[in-house]
Amino acid sequence: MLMKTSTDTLAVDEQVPALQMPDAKTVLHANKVEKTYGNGTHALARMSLRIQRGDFVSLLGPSGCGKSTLLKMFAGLEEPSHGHIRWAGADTPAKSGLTSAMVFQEATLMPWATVAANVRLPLDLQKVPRVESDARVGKALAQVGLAKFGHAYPRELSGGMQMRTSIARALVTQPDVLLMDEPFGALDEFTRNRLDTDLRALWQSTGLTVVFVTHSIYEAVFLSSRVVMMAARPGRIVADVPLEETDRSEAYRLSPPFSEHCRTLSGLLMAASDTIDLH
Ligand SMILES: Nc1ncnc2c1ncn2[C@@H]1O[C@H](COP(=O)(O)OP(=O)(O)OP(=O)(O)O)[C@@H](O)[C@H]1O
Repeated sequence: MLMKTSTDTLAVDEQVPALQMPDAKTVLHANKVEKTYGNGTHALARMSLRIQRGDFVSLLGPSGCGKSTLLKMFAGLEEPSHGHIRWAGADTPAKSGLTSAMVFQEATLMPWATVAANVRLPLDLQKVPRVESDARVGKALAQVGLAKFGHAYPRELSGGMQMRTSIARALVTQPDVLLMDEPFGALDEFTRNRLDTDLRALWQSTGLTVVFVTHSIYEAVFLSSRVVMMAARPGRIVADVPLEETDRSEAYRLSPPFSEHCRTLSGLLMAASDTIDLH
């Protein structure tokens, strides 16, 4: 199996001249970023990571290793303390022309509004004309399997359906990059597997770039084209594992390559967790 350690990643990046043109495939580039929060927490040590167009990258690692911090920096919601994030080579998302949308663990739907109205919210805020927004809402609901539920209210939906609504609300903005922070972490295993299957199919049919934070090795191995393993205190990348199998049907979950990847990542996660300094 091909595997790159953090040392390799840094070594490659150190060789990149400061003004070199970005390669066309890189959509997100964390270039020697470091993050220390205002209270002094050193969340991320200097680290570099490139996400290529069409990647499905999972960030996996023990609690507190900085997965969400990195995701928020990709979303432009947190500034690095050192280094910089580049979006398709530009220093702001706006200049890059790239759009991203974020999905969180909580669906955070407006309880008083229908599913369709919830999904339409970002378009209403952008003042998109109703004829266009209705069409886009219809398409987004169909993409997540909720075509018939536009008139329902959140309280009438299961947890999985509420999360599908939240994903539709992200898709309706037609993002290039979908940033997902443990979106299925609160769901039961069966529902989570269904959503994983549907998300993988959605990714394959749309060519979206996805950055996905999870604690689940099984979920990361099922979904991803690449798993980035992080360790904590301070947060850093310890391995970068490509997963090349293209068949991610239910049979994949029972296949030898799936077990092999899970075993490898489990060993890496244990090693990453061992590095936590409890003093
Ligand atoms: N706004 C903040 N202010 C201060 N410290 C923060 C802030 N956000 C996160 N941290 C700290 O930074 C470190 C990394 O947090 P982060 O949430 O990025 O990790 P994580 O890997 O996503 O964790 P988890 O898996 O538990 O969600 C943790 O020690 C956390 O307590």
